[in-house]
Amino acid sequence: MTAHRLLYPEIEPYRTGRLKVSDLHEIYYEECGNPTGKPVVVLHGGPGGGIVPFLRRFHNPRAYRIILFDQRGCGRSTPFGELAENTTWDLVADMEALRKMLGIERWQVLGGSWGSTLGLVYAETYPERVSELVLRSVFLLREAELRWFYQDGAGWLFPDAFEAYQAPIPEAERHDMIAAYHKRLTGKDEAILLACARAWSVWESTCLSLLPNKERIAQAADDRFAYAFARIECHYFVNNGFFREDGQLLKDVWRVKDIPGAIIQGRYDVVTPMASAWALHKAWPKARFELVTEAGHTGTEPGLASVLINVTDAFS
Ligand SMILES: CNCC(=O)c1nnc(C(C)(C)C)o1
Repeated sequence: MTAHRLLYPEIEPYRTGRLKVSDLHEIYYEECGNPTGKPVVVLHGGPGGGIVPFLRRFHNPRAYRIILFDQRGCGRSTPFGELAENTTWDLVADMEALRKMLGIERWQVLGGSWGSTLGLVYAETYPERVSELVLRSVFLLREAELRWFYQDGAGWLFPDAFEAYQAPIPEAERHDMIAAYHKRLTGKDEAILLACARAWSVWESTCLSLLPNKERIAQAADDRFAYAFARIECHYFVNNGFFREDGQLLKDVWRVKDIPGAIIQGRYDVVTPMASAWALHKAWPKARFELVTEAGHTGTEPGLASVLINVTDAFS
């Protein structure tokens, strides 16, 4: 077993704030580390997952000005769980508004899972604003990826947990689980909405890491977290990420070909299987590619965290 580097120590923001990004939405953001350091924006997963303290710890706080924000409708951003005016393109616009408000010309973009999706979309849209692009547990939000995790794939590896995910949905509707969940997650029956939100959220959190993480699963079952996470994820997925076509991110990867980058992937990632990271690696060969054998999906797994730290140190 190789010696793994650990996350940087726990850290508190030196500044937090709120930015009104539309008549309806206001986002919460925070800054950690060195106010005059190299700027980096760290993107959380989901969508709808919200920032968590460990996301502050992938960068050397002496070298980096670490910026995080709760994407629309989740965490401390408001209105909580709001789906209106909440699309991939709204989040890209929010990143630009935040960058300008903070007086940043270019920044490193780091994201895992959905954060890798949003990071890649942002870099393909504004390549001139990205100093480096670091993507972990790659999620391209293609139809095949959604089918794998929410319809017929990951359930072969976790049949017990998949049964609990299917349970709130009548047999007659199980042929399209995302549509069936969306109907209930946007419905009027609060009890059904929360039961479905918990089932959706626990399904994903059960599959996150190579070794079971009971604490993570318990957090996923929390009504407040599950409400935003499940609603927002399902809203984005039922709209196929608001992309113009399936596979858009791969088709447009030429836009980032000259950006220094890294793709970091767990071999046993059940949520966003390695096929997407591999496809991105083949389409963007200049990016450093790091496969971590003894890891699944989540950034705090020792192998993944260690490689992420090595990459951000190298880019500092
Ligand atoms: C398809 N969603 C993958 C993703 O971004 C994700 N999955 N779980 C999370 C949390 C870590 C936020 C629970 O994020």
